[in-house]
Amino acid sequence: MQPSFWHDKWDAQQVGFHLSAVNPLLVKYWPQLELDANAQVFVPLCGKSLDMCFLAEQGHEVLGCELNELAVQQFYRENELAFDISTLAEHQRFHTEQVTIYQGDIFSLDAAEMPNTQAFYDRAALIAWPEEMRSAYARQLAKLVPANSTGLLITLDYPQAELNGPPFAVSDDWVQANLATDFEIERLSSEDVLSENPRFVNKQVSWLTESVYKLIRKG
Ligand SMILES: C[S@@+](CC[C@H](N)C(=O)[O-])C[C@H]1O[C@@H](n2cnc3c(N)ncnc32)[C@H](O)[C@@H]1O
Repeated sequence: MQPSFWHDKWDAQQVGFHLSAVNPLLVKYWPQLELDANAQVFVPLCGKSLDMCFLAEQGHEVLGCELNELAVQQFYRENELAFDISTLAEHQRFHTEQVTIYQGDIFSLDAAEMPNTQAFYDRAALIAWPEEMRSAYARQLAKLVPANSTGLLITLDYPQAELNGPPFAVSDDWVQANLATDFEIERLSSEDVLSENPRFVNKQVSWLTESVYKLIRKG
C-alpha cells in the first residue's frame, strides 16, 4: 500500500489490525526460537503493537520500524514509557531503555543501523502488502536482518477474490516460492481461524487460515 493509505488509517484511528492484548501465537511459539534473553529483536511495520512489550518483558532489546509518527507516539504514551527522539538519516529514532522505534519508511532503513539484531517478528507486516509489493518487502527484510538470525512470521490465507485486503492472503505456496532463497522455512502451525474473525464471516469469506512460520536467514 502507498504511505498515504496508512497515514489516513492512523489519522482516522481506523486500526482494526491493532490487538488490545499480546498475540497468543507469539507467546506460544516465541520459545521455539531458543534465543538468548538479551537478543535484539527487529519488529518491522510495528504499529503500536503490544507484542513489543511482551518481547521487552522477555529481556529482549526491541527495535521497531513504523511509518506513522502518531502510531509511535501512541505506543510510548499508552504504555507510559518516557522516550527521547533523535534523527538518524531518514528516520526519527524514538528511544527508551528497551524499545527503540525507527519512524519512517522501512525501505530507507539500512542494515548498518541494526548490526546487532539476532531475531525478528513479523505479524501483519508481510500480509500488509499487496502481492505486487510483497516480494520487495521480503527482500528488504532479508537485507536488514543478519545471516543466521531467526524469526517468527504469521500469515493469513483466504480466497483473495472474496475480500479486498489488507490483510492480503499469503499462501503457503507463496511463502515457499518467495522466501526460500533467503530463509530456511519451517511451518510451525496452520489453523482455521474463520470463526474468530467477524469481518471475514460478515463478508461470507469461505475459509481463513492463520499460519506461523519459523524462519532462519540463510548465510
Ligand atoms: C497492518 S499494520 C500492522 C502493525 C503491527 N505489526 C501490528 O501487528 O499491530 C501495518 C503497519 O505498517 C506500517 N507501514 C506501512 N508501510 C510502511 C513502510 N513502508 N515502512 C514502515 N512501516 C510501514 C503502517 O503504518 C501500519 O502501522
